Amino acid sequence: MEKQAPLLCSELRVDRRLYEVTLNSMVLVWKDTQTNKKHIGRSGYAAVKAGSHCVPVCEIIAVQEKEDESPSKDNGKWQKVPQSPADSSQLAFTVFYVKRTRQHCWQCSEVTFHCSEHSICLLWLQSIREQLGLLTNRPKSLLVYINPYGGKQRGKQIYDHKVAPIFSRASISTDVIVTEHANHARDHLKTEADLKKYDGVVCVGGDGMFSEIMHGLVSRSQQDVGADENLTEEPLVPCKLRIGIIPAGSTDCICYATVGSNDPVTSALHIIVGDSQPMDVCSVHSEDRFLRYSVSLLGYGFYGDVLTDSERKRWMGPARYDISGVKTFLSHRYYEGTVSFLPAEGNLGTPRDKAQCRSGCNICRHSVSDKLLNKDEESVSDAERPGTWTVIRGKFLAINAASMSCACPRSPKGLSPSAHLADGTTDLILVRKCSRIDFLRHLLRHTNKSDQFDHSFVEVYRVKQFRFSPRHLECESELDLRENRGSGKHFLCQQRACGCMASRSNWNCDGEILPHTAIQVRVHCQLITLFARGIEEQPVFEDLYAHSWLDGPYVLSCPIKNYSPSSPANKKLIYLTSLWMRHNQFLEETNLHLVFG
Ligand SMILES: Nc1ncnc2c1ncn2[C@@H]1O[C@H](COP(=O)(O)OP(=O)(O)OP(=O)(O)O)[C@@H](O)[C@H]1O
Repeated sequence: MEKQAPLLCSELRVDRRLYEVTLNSMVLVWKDTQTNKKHIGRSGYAAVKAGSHCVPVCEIIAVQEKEDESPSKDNGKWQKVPQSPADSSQLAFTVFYVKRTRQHCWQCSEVTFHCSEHSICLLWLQSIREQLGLLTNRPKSLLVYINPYGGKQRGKQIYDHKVAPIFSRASISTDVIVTEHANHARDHLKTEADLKKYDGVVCVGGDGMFSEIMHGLVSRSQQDVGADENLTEEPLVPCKLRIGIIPAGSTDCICYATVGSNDPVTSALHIIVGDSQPMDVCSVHSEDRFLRYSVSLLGYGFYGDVLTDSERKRWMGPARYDISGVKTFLSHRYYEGTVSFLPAEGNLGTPRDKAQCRSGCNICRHSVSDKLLNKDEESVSDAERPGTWTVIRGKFLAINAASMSCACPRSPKGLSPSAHLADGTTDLILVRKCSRIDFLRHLLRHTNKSDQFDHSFVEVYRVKQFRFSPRHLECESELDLRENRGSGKHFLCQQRACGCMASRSNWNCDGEILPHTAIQVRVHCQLITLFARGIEEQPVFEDLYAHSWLDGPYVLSCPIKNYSPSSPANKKLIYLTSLWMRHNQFLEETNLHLVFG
């Protein structure tokens, strides 16, 4: 392994202390020279932890020259009056960078380095800017949509005060549109927006606003290539532009699941550093007509009823979800119907394994290569794949399809803790008719550590496509057949010999009510990409971040045969591997070795 030569190395002052500052193409490191001397002879870890800082170049936001107001210069003595502006300034430069805080939150931190000479200062500015210029994944121009009425109606304020200043620091140009009505952003994206001008689209709002933007962008991408969204078998074209979410809604599940927090500054920083997180999108059709796209939850029965009831109580604000939840639980309605699905094949894990989708997820990474291999297969119609569908008939309290964990602050594990963001599947959860107390036990498991699928009345499958047909429609079609044969009148469902429940639920499609009960759902692998990197394994990162990446070597061994994703050593390995994938030779450059044994 070759250790990378530093591009620059100088002794610079930060406040009153002298630091050895080193830049290579991967990291900027500054080590307190005094601390290092003091700790000579002690363990490397203590010395490094006490006085060293390391920032990956890809997490530097910007670098700016700064008037040198160093305290040591202001010593009360007479000083030479500067002859030119260059003499008085540019003896210091400030680096703005990502700093991790608690709960996956990021901050924009800064450090100012004071140089002894103007030429050294210029050299540092130029070198860091050159390295930043090589990062081609960063957006330069963004189209921003703000929903001024989302959540607590603070979208505009959040953008103006927290986000716009850091975008401008990172030299990102923006066109901002404050929406005037529902679907304004969707329709603008679909028909008017000159998308060639931008490197990404930013949504300031909640999940409903994100859904608008996603619909606009996906539909526009299909229109541009002449793909027909109404055809269920049509392979959809992935969107070229990435979407950034600045959370400002009452529900920010998508942001929470892809970044790990709902903090606007954290999301803005993920956009600036140009992170990419691909995401699956489900298309929902009814009778061969396109209805909607979904990225998180499709729920019939319990979650459909909660949403339907809560929509009538909008005036209550966010409390409506709790009230409707309790009311729906007490009503304990079940629905009859037939679910058929196409199970996922290959190494895509199962909904009950413990492999959670995290930054650099292996399962999602493999799915994209499988997708490329099976490109032709995607266009094969269901009819041409006989015998692969599984059919289940029954009475269900809830039918849920979770395309991501659906974790949120209320339910930290989510509806399907091991669901993946970008593996081309959705986790189909069937909760059969059971007693109220059993259903309550199942619901409570969304909030604790127990396995929520470990009940006899709950079944869960990882699927690529599914269909649902409610019993009342099946009865109607049976009846239609009889009527067509001239048998007579139209009866109400309750009066039928079949005795099935006439009641029907609605589908909850990412928080929107769908007016159709019989639907066909198909997962489109990695159809969109967000400015995010998935949830990082944080404790490991903090641990490693305290080390200087230029020191080492650090050796990490992992007995692959006894691999268990939850063990601390293996979490570290997963994390490092994801970093390595993201920054190519980052680990190699920094002399950090992975030993597989
Ligand atoms: N200017 C506007 N006026 C009214 N509605 C708007 C406007 N802009 C966007 N919307 C709609 O507001 C809905 C809710 O927005 P958003 O998701 O940002 O907030 P929210 O508080 O999280 O809402 P919800 O919890 O209902 O999803 C979206 O479905 C969006 O279509």
